[in-house]
Amino acid sequence: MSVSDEPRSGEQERARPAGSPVGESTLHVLRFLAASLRAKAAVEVGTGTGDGALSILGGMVDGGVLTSIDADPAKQRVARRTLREAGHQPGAARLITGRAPEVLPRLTDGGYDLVSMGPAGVDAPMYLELGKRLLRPGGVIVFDGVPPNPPESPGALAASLRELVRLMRDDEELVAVSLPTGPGLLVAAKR
Ligand SMILES: C[S@+](CC[C@H](N)C(=O)[O-])C[C@H]1O[C@@H](n2cnc3c(N)ncnc32)[C@H](O)[C@@H]1O
Repeated sequence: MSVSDEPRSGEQERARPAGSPVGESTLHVLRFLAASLRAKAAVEVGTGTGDGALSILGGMVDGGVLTSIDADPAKQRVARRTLREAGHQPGAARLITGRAPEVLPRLTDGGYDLVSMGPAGVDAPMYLELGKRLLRPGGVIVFDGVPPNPPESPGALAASLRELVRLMRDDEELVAVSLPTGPGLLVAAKR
C-alpha cells in the first residue's frame, strides 16, 4: 500500500459494482478506468479481500491480467476465493505475495495500462515513482485517499499528500486530476 502497512479502516468504500452499473465509489471509478483504457494489464497494490480486484477485472478486456500485490497471504487466499466465486479464471489475476516496494521494481517498465496504488500514505511520493515507470503511454495511475487540496496540517501523512499532489501536478509527463470520490482520488495519465 502506498501509505503504511496498515489499511485505514472505513476509508475503502465497500459498494460492489456488480448489480449496480452506475455508481460513484472508488470501486466504480476503477472499473470505469479499466474499461476506458481497454486494459489488458493492470497492477493493484493491496489485494485485500479482492473487492478492488473484482472491480478492475470487471472493466478489463477479456483475457486481461491483473497483477495484485499484498504482503498478507491470508488476505490473498480470501481474494482468490472471491474471484473464483465471481467466475474469473485463475489466470485472470496474478496474486503476488510480498511488500509492494520490493515487488513493484520487478514488474515490467511500461507494461501496464492501469496502476492502482490504494490509499496514499507517508511514502506516497516513492510509490508515484515506482508506479509511473510501469505505465505505458496513456496509462493511468490512481491514488486513493487524497483530497484535492491536502490540508496544511502538521504530520507526515499530510506532508506526503501535499508532496504527492505537487509532484503529480508539476510532472510534465503526467496529466493529473483530482476526483471528489470518497476521501478523494488523485488520478494521472502518462503522456
Ligand atoms: C486498503 S488495502 C486493500 C484494498 C483492496 N484493494 C480491497 O479492495 O479490499 C489493504 C491491504 O493492503 C495490504 N498492504 C498494506 N501495505 C502493504 C505493502 N506495503 N505491500 C503490500 N501489501 C500491503 C494489506 O495487507 C491489506 O490487505
